[in-house]
Amino acid sequence: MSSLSPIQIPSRLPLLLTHEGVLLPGSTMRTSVDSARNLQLVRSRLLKGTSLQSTILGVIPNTPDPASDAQDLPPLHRIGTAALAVQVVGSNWPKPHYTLLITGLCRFQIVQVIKEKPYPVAKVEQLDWLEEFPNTCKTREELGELSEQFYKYAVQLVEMLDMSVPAVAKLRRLLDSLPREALPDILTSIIRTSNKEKLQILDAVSLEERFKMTIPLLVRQIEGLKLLQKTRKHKQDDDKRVIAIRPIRRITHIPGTLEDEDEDEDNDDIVMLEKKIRTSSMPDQAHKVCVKEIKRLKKMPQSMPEYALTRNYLELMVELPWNKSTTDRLDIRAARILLDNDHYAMEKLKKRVLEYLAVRQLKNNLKGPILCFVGPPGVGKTSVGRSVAKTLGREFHRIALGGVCDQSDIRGHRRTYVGSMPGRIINGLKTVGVNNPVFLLDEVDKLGKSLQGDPAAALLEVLDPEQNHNFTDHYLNVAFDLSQVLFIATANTTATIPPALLDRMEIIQVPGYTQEEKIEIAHRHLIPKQLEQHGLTPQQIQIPQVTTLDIITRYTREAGVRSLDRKLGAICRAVAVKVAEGQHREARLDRPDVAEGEGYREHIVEDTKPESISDTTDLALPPEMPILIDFHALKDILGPPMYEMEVSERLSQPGVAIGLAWTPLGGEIMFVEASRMDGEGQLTLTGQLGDVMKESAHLAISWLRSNAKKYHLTNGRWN
Ligand SMILES: Nc1ncnc2c1ncn2[C@@H]1O[C@H](COP(=O)(O)OP(=O)(O)OP(=O)(O)O)[C@@H](O)[C@H]1O
Repeated sequence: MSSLSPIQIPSRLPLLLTHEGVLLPGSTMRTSVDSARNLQLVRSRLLKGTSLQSTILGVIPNTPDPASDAQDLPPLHRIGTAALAVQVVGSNWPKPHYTLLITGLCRFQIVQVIKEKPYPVAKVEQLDWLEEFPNTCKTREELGELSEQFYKYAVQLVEMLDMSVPAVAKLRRLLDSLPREALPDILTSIIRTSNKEKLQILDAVSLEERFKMTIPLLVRQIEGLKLLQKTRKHKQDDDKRVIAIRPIRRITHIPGTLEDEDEDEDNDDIVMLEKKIRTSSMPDQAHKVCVKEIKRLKKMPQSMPEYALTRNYLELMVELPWNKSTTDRLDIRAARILLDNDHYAMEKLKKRVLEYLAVRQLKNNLKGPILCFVGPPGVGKTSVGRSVAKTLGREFHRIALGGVCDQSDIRGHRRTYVGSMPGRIINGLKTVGVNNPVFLLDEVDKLGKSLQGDPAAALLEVLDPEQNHNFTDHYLNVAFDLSQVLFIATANTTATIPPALLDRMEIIQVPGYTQEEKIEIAHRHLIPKQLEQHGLTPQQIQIPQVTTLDIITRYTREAGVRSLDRKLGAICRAVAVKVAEGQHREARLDRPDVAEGEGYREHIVEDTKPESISDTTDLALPPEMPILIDFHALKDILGPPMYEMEVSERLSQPGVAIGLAWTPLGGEIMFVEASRMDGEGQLTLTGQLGDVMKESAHLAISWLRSNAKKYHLTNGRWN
């Protein structure tokens, strides 16, 4: 009998906590790593380490690792298996995780846990040395007998299997070439055993105990096999393969075999998945693909990386809402009321949306057009999209396209990629669970382009009503009908939207708001919303219209109302502090031990200045409700005004004219100032002007020169 060269493991090992499966020395296992501590271990030891030693881990079985590393380390199983990480595969789907291929080296025992974070490291004592039988005569003899008996059963079992299967033939050869003391571990991991049994074998540190415990497992397997062969005699030889080494998932219950709970669960999952595929209402083409994939999955050993990929794929396929939709409740009058309630002004936009909805009411399967709301930020494009979904009674999903520069973001990755995922459209459908949601494609003007393809081109297929009933995501590789989805796009400008994409959409301009409109929006929508978010009531805070106007003109400069909303939020926060402080003080003052009698109260009343929001002295009384936000309070909370109305001041100087400018963020006014000075008669332009502006300036001076006589401008002045 040959002996393996003894393995010496490091005295300190990083610990990988596993819950599924038990790794025995001499066997190989795939394990999924997704908890915070285990992920850290893989990243810092396996992916960064370069030495062989850095790939040796201590695998602790039967120890669920808490999902977050903030939680304490669970009680660790005493005995573990030192393992060599042979392969690391990373994936992002359905969540970031690694799959490790690990080979067991030998048993070890934890002596002391040295550190717990970011991953546990322990001082360990090696238990297996893979040496030959101990030398004491009695044990040697006893063990010799035991090992003979064990070997006999092992050979009997292997010979009952189909020797034409290469793995079986290899196992037969291994039985002869491996040292006997390594066989109990290896055979236990190969034959059908439960995790509990494997754990018992792992805990059996003495060789004698290990042989004794493994023999009944072999006998059980042999009996089970005999029975199976008897009952399946009529079937083809092929069935032998079924029970062959490990494709256990397909085997029906083997009498006499203790069913492993985990494997049963797995088995159940596959059966469930198959059932779901059978009962799902997916189209024929998709159904065929799923049936083919589930057949492959059943034949696949669970340890193959492709197993997880195929399973995820099938799970997505059954989850997708191929035929599930919500019923539209379309009532144009209700829709009008709802839109009016949610949004002030925006008449043009609301009119067009209502027209669109009206046509849908009359013709249910309306093909296109795709609406695209274009306007400056914060004018309510996104929230109108949300209201449309609400009026239709449909699910709403927002897809942010800003900065997307990879076409696989839209169309998914092919499944051959590691970490492949479906695109955002399919993902969105999975999230909403129906095939007729409202998809808001936010910021279509901010799509990028890169070496990974042009996402705008991928969107063309999605948005074209003639093509999108056959949309094929690379990950799914079968067509999904998007024709029921209502797409609404938003953009700040049409200038950067690719023409082909622009052509497929109906542009609706959403202009910025006037001051009056902003005041109305603030009082009807923004202030009530902010009060609710901050737990305030109108009895506690009062913001008059002049204050809102002050905020609009002196603290914000925008076409929409987003900054206004933020400023109102800041005011509510400050008032919330005052109200909370007030309640606290009221409670304190009511307590006789704190408010040393009436005199104390009177004293404060005398000293208190008229109510101001900035008053933070500890002695102040609770502010009187409602707290009025006047200009002083505004200054206290928001600081000094950021913008001044400078028009009249600047226009009073001769030589200053007002120009109008347009930007995607809204209109701007600018001052053009001309001043005369001594010199060579040259025109000096400042302010980083564009060509058109420069030309205008030259034009102006040329005009002056050509009309100098008419206006009595003497030559001397111009030269
Ligand atoms: N007319 C309006 N009536 C009521 N609330 C409005 C109105 N316009 C904008 N709002 C509010 O302003 C906030 C910002 O709106 P929203 O996020 O929809 O802007 P947007 O135009 O989509 O901006 P962006 O282009 O930056 O995405 C929301 O809270 C929205 O409810």
